[in-house]
Amino acid sequence: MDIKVKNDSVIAMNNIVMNFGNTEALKGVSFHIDHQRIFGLLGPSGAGKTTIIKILTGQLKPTSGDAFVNGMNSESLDDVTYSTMGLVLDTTGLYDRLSCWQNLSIYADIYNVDKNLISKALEEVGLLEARNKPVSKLSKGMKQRLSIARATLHNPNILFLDEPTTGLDPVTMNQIHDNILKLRDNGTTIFLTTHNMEEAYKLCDIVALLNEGVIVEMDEPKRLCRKYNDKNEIEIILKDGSRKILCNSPDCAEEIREFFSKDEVESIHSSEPNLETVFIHLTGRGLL
Ligand SMILES: Nc1ncnc2c1ncn2[C@@H]1O[C@H](COP(=O)(O)OP(=O)(O)OP(=O)(O)O)[C@@H](O)[C@H]1O
Repeated sequence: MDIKVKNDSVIAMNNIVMNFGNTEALKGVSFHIDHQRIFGLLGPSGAGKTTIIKILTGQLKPTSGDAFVNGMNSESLDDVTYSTMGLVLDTTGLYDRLSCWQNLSIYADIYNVDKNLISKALEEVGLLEARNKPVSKLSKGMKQRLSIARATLHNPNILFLDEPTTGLDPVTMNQIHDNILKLRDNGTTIFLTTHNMEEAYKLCDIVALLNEGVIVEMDEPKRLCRKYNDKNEIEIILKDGSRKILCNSPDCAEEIREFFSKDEVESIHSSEPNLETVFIHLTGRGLL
């Protein structure tokens, strides 16, 4: 894919190659992310998602290519740039025996954050009532929400989330989705990795589909699905429960109008592919 890279973006990667011995984990990855966007990196296990996060956060030096975070090269991030970043990676790194409040208090000390902001941070992720509970007594979803509170306590303008909802139940997942959307609306740029295509479709302003170290597509989720909608069909569910598939063209307009005029239509929508089917179309494999 030909992806134009702007180095004045909040995050940018320019032709990044990453080799681990004989394993080519990333084979020339380029993208950029503008301010206040949720960017979703979608790919199956082993595609290279975590490697990209590690390069952007300065934990790994790429074999070749450049990566930039808030205008700084990721190989020489300074403390000021680190203080503009929040990280929620696979290991939570929370102190089990300390309470939610105490965990954030330690972080507030490190980042020189006013401790009066801790309660607000806990409230935003729905953990104010649990503030005195030790982390060991929290559910997995609560721990994940505490990790988000901790990662955003110092008000970073970029938040990295590596598979933040893996293994969570749908209710907890939705709570975390709400937290992520609120953070974006308040001005944070979010870099999210996931293999959950519904999550990516719901949350992301832009998704990049990563397969075996290559970005095979990148666009707004809706546009991607529309782009690969080669069937161009309309699905109509009638009030009697039956389902009609009609072509999405003037040829079928009269038939569709007739269903409406007889008040038979329960619902109507275009049968676009989802991100999973787009991924399969492009790579011949699924996301799991
Ligand atoms: N430190 C390492 N040493 C050797 N190979 C590595 C190392 N880190 C990653 N790899 C390899 O690089 C490739 C990409 O791994 P990566 O962890 O980035 O994938 P991922 O998309 O994050 O997968 P998952 O969804 O399972 O976390 C894989 O083939 C992996 O085995």
